[in-house]
Amino acid sequence: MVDWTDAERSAIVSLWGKINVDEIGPQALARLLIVYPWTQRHFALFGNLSSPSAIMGNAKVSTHGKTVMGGLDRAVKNLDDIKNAYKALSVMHSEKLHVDPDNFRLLGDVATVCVAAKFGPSVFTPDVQEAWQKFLSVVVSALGRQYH
Ligand code: HEM
Repeated sequence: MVDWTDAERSAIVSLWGKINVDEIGPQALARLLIVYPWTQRHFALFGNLSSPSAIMGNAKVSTHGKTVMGGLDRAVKNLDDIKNAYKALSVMHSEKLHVDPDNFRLLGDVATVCVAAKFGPSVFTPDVQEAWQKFLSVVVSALGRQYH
């Protein structure tokens, strides 16, 4: 069970309310595939991933980026039980997709870069970053729980 302060809860909910999943999701997944190219192995069916511009222009990357980022909504809505909220997704990523759980952290990190670049220092203050990264580390841990 994770303890959240009221300030952390409101920082997460407020930042999430500003994030456009359809904008940040595609950016974050494209950045993951560019910066950490070994993650491309899971997306062999997505077509052309041969260069940064191909990745950024790939409609399947974009659509899946929205799906993955949209998946964070479930955690924001279940801050007190993120572990259970992600049980099925954790099983799926482990047993069916075989995604190395360290990649969850990498996706969280690139999403943070995208959010920081989008909102800048007036919105993405150190306090907000602290709450956001705590949130992501709980998400990453919950997604990794069904691995054994
Ligand atoms: C914050 C981390 C992540 C979240 C919240 C997340 C969420 C999701 C969601 C909601 C789906 C769709 C589930 C469904 O169709 O029922 C999905 C599918 C998938 N995810 Fe993740 N994911 C994360 C990280 C990753 C990472 C790091 C990778 C690989 C490097 C990955 C690879 C995949 C693949 C290959 C699929 C299936 C794609 C398809 O066949 O359509 N995910 N993920």
